[in-house]
Amino acid sequence: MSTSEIDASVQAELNRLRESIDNIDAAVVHMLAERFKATQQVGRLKADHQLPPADPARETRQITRLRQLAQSANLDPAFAEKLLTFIIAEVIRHHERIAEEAGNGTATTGQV
Ligand SMILES: C=C(O[C@@H]1C=C(C(=O)O)C=C[C@H]1O)C(=O)O
Repeated sequence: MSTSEIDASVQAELNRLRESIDNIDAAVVHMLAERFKATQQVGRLKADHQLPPADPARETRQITRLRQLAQSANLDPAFAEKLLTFIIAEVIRHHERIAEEAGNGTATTGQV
């Protein structure tokens, strides 16, 4: 079935839902941009004070918290964990680059 064959009321409902999806996607982008602004500042703070780019203990706490939030929001906790882990991995890459640019090739984690 091509788009032109879709019943007008179905098409209207599809458009309405897609507008909502587009708004949510825009909000996600803006929220992520704000999060990365904050994490970039953390990266600079860490580089200035020779702190390691990653903090596994903090990540464990965040994952536990996010999984609980996901559960109460009827979102798959495994999906929430995967998403947060993906974002944090990117943040750590940024922190490693900031540390390198600051001239301190610190260890990746806080573990000794
Ligand atoms: C932002 C930080 O650096 C890293 C990135 C994190 C994040 O993106 O939430 C959490 C812990 C750290 O591994 C931090 O230490 O708070």
